[in-house]
Formats: sequence, C-alpha cells, structure tokens
Amino acid sequence: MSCLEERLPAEQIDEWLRPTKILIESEKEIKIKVPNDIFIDWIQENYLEDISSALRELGHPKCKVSFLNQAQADQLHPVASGSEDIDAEEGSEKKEAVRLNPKYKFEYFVVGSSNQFAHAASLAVAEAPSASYNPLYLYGPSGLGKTHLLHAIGHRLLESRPDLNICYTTCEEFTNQFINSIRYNKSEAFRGRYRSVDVLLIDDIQFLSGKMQTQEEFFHTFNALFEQQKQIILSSDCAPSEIPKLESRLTSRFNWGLIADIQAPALETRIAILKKKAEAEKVYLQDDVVLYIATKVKTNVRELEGALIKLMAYASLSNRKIDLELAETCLRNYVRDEPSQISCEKIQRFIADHYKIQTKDLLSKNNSKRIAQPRQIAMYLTRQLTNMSLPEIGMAFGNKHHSTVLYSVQKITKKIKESQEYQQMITGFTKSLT
Ligand SMILES: Nc1ncnc2c1ncn2[C@@H]1O[C@H](COP(=O)(O)OP(=O)(O)OP(=O)(O)O)[C@@H](O)[C@H]1O
Repeated sequence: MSCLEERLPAEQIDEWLRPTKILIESEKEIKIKVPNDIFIDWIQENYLEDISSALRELGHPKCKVSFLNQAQADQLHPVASGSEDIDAEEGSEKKEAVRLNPKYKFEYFVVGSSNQFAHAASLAVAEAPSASYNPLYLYGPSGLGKTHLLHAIGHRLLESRPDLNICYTTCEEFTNQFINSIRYNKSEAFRGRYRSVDVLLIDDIQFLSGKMQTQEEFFHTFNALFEQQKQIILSSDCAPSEIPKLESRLTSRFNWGLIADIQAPALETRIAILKKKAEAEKVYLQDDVVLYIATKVKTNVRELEGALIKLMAYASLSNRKIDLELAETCLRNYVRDEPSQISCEKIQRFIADHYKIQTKDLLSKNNSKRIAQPRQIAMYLTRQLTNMSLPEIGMAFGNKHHSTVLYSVQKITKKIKESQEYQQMITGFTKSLT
C-alpha cells in the first residue's frame, strides 16, 4: 500500500484501495478481497497498472493479481475473508462484536412508498424486540435496502439495549460455519453460539435452498430462539413460499410473523436517495444531474450509488466539476439496469397529448411557439430516456438536423436550471413516462 500511496492521490486510496484486503499473497499470486463488483471493475480499469508496477518495484514482476467479491472470498476461505470461526474454547456465552456497516443506519435510509412498510416494521422491531413481530421477514429484489435495514435494526439495538446479545450474519456465513463446525468437531460451540443470542439477524436466507442439513440445523436454531421469545429477523430475495427446495416446516415458520416486501423506488425516492448519498459524500449535485442519474438507473439502489461513485471518481480523476455534461459523458453507457422500455414514439405521443397537439406537428417544420416548445421538450426527454443519438433523434422528429436536437436539449437544460417550477414539470413528465 505504501508504494501505491506514493503514486496515487490520498482520496483515491481512501475511496478505492483502503476498503480492500489481501487474502492470499505469494510470489506468484495475490488475491485481493474487495467490497463488491463495482470495485472490481473500477480497480481493474484504473489501478491495475499501478498495482502491477508497484509489485514490479517490490521485486515480484510475475505476480498475478486477481480480485474477489465478498461471496467469492467467503468460498475461498471463510475465516480469512472476515467470517468468524467457531471457537469451542471461547464458549458460547461470550458476547461477540457485531459487524455492522456504520453507513447502514435508520438515519441514512430514505423512506418512500416502495419501502415504507418494511421500514416501519424494522423500526418497530428495533424499538421493541420480541414484542411486535417474530420473525420479521423482509424480502425484495437485490440492491433495495434489505441489508441496510437489518444493519439499522442492529445499530439501533446496540444503542438502546447494549445488554442484548445481538448476532448479525449472512446465510452463507451461517452455512460455512455450520460446515466448519462439523469438520472441526465444534458442533456444540456452534449451537451454543446461535441458540444463546437475544436477536438473530440473518441476511439472504434464500441461500438455504437445497442445503438440507443446514436447513435442519437452522430449524432447531429457529425453534430454540422462538421458544425463548428471542427476536429473529430474516431477509431474502423472495417470499418464503418462493424459496425453492426449502422444507415446508421452515416455510411455515417464516410465515408466522410479519412479512414485508420492498419494491423498486419511485423517481422521487431515487432523487432523495441520491441527494442524501451526495450529502454524505460532501459532494454538491445540481438538480439536473440528480434527475439525469435517477432516470438512468431505476431498479436498483446499489447501482444508483455505483453511478454516483463512478461520477465522483470520474470528476476527481479528470479534475472537472460535476455538471450535466460530465454526467452524460461518464454515465452514457452505465445501464446495468434493465434496458429502457421507452420509445421515442411513446414520448412524442405523451407530449402531443399533454399539449393537445398532433404527433405529426412535432415532426413538422412548424416553428410557432405552440409547437416548437413541446417539440424541444420531447427531444430533450428522448435524449434523457432513450439511448438514441442526436442524429437518430433528429431523424425521428421529421428529419431534423442533429444541431437542432442539440439546441433543444441545451435550451431545456438551461430552463431546468433557471426555474424550479420548470424542473418539477420535467420531473413530472419523466415520472409519467417511466
Ligand atoms: N431507501 C434507501 N435509502 C438509502 N440507501 C439505500 C436505500 N435502499 C438501499 N440503499 C443503499 O443501497 C445499497 C444496497 O442496499 P442493500 O445492500 O441493503 O440491498 P439488499 O436489498 O440487501 O441487496 P442484496 O439482496 O443484493 O443483498 C446500500 O448501500 C444501501 O445503503
């Protein structure tokens, strides 16, 4: 790391390299654990050359570097990757430090209609464990805040009830530890540990699917805790009945308490999340930039954050201020989301309906204000909401020159900047279309 510190700016080291961990280091290879796939892409794209030359300087010219996300690291070596092992000597009564992400607190969670219920249920459980809903089962697609809520419950309980023994783990870790406990003859310690907690939070419980022996073990853990009125909180990417190859006695237990789902956030919530994340990063984002990112990434908050991180890094590496132009250049191809379903025709129909004109007027050469203004808005929205290029948009609007499209986009961008009301109107159109 010190070799890299000489080469790279401190902020980049802190942002991208400090959160990594070397798992295996030898003459021939180095395996580095990183927090997620965005890190893998970014580090490979931007720092691999620096890392390789640092290794050359250190006398390891042939050393191969590879990166692992958390799941890959867990598979490689559950203990080394940060998963705790079971220690029989320590005994089950010992209270362990709970590994929670300091950024995943209720204070940093943005509530919108898509997650309101799950948030309220999590808060209720955090304020009165075992008194409200047991188990609490949160489910929804990837990247929508389930882990965040689980950690938030853990944080709140650590603050208000330090006497409680709280355990947060992932289903994968639980499984790995269970397997290790059998391998190393530590089954008693394993059971003692999990059956003596006051609050058990398990993430991604769908990974129990098909693991019959782990399911059996978890069934007994569940029963032991439930009978002692200890709180159980689970997260999953689907409803209990949708987890394949899960024993029916577990499915029915997961249904005993409260089931709350989380859906993809609406545009306003995505905007609020981006603003909150930017604030936390101490970065100022203009409203047009926020709107651009929020319309680009729709179904996954993790990707939304990824887009913001990429934009921040791009601005810092190119020493430029973040504005709409930079965001467009940097994120033009950043569509990890599902492909946009919006077509230029749909936008034209929508705008024509709204302004009570004909779609063919938008394609005509009529430049009266009544037609030109809606046309500019429709061109702007087509640019923002589809992947069409300027010449393609020109063609779709009755063979206009691409400079006309560019002029329209710039004009509407300027109006959005100048007037809050105008910005709200465009946000409203975007929302109706998406
Ligand atoms: N409503 C929200 N407010 C603020 N941040 C959010 C919100 N929802 C999700 N996030 C952020 O999005 C990222 C992904 O969320 P999280 O890891 O909790 O998703 P998940 O649903 O557990 O996904 P997976 O099923 O893939 O584990 C986190 O950084 C989290 O802080």
